Amino acid sequence: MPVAKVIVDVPTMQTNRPYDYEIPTALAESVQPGMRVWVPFGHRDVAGMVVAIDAAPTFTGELKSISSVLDPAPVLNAELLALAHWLADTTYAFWISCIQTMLPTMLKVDTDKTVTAATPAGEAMLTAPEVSLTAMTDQTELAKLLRGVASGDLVVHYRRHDRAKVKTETHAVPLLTPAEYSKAAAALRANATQQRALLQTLSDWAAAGQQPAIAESQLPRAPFTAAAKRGWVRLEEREVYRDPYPELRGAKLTTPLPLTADQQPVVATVTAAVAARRAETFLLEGVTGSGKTEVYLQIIAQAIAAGRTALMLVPEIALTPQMVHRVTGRFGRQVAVLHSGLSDGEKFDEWRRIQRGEAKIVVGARSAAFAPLTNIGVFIIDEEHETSYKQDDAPRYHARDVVLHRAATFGAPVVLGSATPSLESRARAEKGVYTLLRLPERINQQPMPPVTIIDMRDAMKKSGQEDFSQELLTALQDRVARHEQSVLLLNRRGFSSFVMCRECGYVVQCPNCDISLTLHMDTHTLRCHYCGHEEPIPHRCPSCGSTKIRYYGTGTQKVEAKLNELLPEARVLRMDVDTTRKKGGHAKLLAKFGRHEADILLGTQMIAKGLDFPDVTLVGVINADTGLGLPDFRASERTFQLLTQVSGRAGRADKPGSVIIQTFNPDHYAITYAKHHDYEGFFRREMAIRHLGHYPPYYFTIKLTVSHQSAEQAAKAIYSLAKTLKAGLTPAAIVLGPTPGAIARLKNRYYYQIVVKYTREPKLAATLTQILDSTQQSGRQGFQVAIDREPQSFV
Ligand SMILES: Nc1ncnc2c1ncn2[C@@H]1O[C@H](COP(=O)(O)OP(=O)(O)OP(=O)(O)O)[C@@H](O)[C@H]1O
Ligand SMILES: [Zn+2]
Repeated sequence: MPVAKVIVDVPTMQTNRPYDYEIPTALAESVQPGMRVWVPFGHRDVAGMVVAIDAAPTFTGELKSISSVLDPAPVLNAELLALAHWLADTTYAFWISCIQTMLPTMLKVDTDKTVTAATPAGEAMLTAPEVSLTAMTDQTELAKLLRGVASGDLVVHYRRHDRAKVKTETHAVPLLTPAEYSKAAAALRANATQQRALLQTLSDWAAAGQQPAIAESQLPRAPFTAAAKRGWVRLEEREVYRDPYPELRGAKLTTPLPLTADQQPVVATVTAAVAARRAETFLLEGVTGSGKTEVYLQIIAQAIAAGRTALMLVPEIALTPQMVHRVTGRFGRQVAVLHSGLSDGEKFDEWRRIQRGEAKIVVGARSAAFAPLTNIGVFIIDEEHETSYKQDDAPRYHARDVVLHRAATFGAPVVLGSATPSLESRARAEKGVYTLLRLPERINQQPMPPVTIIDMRDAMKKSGQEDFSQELLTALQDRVARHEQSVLLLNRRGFSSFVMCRECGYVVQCPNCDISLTLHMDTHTLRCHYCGHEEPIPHRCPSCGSTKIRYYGTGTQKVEAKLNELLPEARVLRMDVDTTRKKGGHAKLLAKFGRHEADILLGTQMIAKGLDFPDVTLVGVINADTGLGLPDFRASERTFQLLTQVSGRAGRADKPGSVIIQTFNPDHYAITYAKHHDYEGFFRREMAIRHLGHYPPYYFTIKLTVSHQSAEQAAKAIYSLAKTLKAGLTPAAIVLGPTPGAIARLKNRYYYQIVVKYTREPKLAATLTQILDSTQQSGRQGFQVAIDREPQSFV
């Protein structure tokens, strides 16, 4: 008798082992791998996912049977199911969390878990008689509750939680002929104007053979309901898709541009690999403004023409609306867009358009790497060096790895594009693992914009200003006078605005985390960016009582105010987290800038990439080096990338551009190579440094973190973990730590970590899997263990 292998969703029982379930005869025909089911587990029913149907059970005891099937058809096909399994193995994550990551929120395999107190001891932990674990965001509270569950003080109740909501519209199906409608109208009373109008509308629809949504009729719903009762019309609920970009509908599609002599061979090489179904990885190193986007679009067009589909990833799509517009502008409704800026309903609908084969091109951020496209002909990752492609939470995957794995499955090439490739990718191209393609020149035949470096140590003395050198001010003034535009970057990396007492040096700290609070001038509050704690700005130092408490740091608001004072004639648009919090906020600000309603676009990192405005002739960087001081071996690489990307916004069309970079480290190589737009030079220099320090890409890295509410428990656990780990490593591996996390306490949990640097460790994977299995137990005692392959930061 065939059995279903089911991965269950139980928070206290995270395991990678599927459970065997009997398939009831009534469901024998309908159960397939990739369907969500509802199964008995312990004394309750929980949600789960069927991952396989086997001929016989491996479990020898008495089998329970599936209670119900949630999906009429699989929500994950065979390729995606296999991908989830691979993801769990390679990121040391739980299978169920991989499956959940791959599904849109509305389809998450979801058991709503509520806990209630069973004993007076347990009651004290609950503020309400019943608490939903699914809705709990406070990890500390959650851990507390789970401990209560483990000790038997609390009881968990599981209920099914369905979120999938299909949006429908009521359509009218005319049931009579136009002649019959006229007859019915003639029989109406003289004052029945609304009914007459309705009959006329129905008659028109019948004549045209239409069954439109009643919302389109301009008539209220009531007469339709009445007409349905009289048999004049049948009302039908039909599914509609929520469209995240209604403003793009109906616009004329753009046509491909004739390719330049540099672009042409790039497109030809990649499309040859598409045609040959060769899973080759290309690294497209193209300077800013070299026309990479047009190359992507034409490669996609050829893949579609060959009857295949295309998957394109972009970083933080909400920040790059121009890219979405360029792809949908070329391919229209064939494109589905997936990113965190969409509502759950919009994401669900875009996902279903992909799954049903109605959308053949997907553009999206990191998690779109799992888009349910079939027959994929080409994968593209734009700005491949961006850190947002790596997920911080479990499963800690890198979208590039997911794409390379899927590309091998489909026999499809991958294009990794960037003006500043990650060292990892560029090194792979060096070794011949990736094929290097280049676009060395800008489209407009313009030289790269000249970059002037301003030494702020001198400039500050001269101008008395900490934010603006005289050179930058003059250049800005000059652009305003010429009706040209400027982009001004305030580098926020490694930099925060905080409140410090000038008397005693006290910096206001978060009560829950070991970190200083960040100043928010718009709300006049201090906020913790980790736990969300918020408090008013103090007037007196909480430590010594002095009133000499001052704001430190350069916020965008402060720079904006300074700019208004120094250049009153300039219209400034500020783009930062505060001005873009609302949905579509980025797109609105950028559109405004595009319409020339401002002279200066002032912003944080979010203005550095992807912007293509022809009238921008000046780029200014207020503080180039705030990120250089970070204890992070990638600090130079990130600074170089940022400066190169932002410099690339100047002079992209026919007007020549220029760049002014203010810095306190004018001789730092990240800055001097950026001045000369010399990626290759930077690459060689940085590789030498990484080689000396035993860093990636010469070494692989892995980070293990343990946290617990008690510092002592966490420390104990990390030492025992270190022991297990070292037993599985060769002497060649470099083990750093255990050390406390860079922020030792976060949300009232204490963090300890170990970093391993290695080149070849045959037993590492098995050791980590063993550690992962044992964390299932420790999870119930309030421990959390995280395994992060190739972490974005070591601290
Ligand atoms: N073959 C072409 N003929 C004419 N114009 C082109 C061509 N290809 C691209 N362009 C134009 O050149 C400009 C720069 O191209 P694009 O934005 O694609 O560069 P990019 O390499 O993606 O830049 P970045 O990395 O800086 O974002 C765009 O305005 C684009 O429309
Ligand atoms: Zn905090």
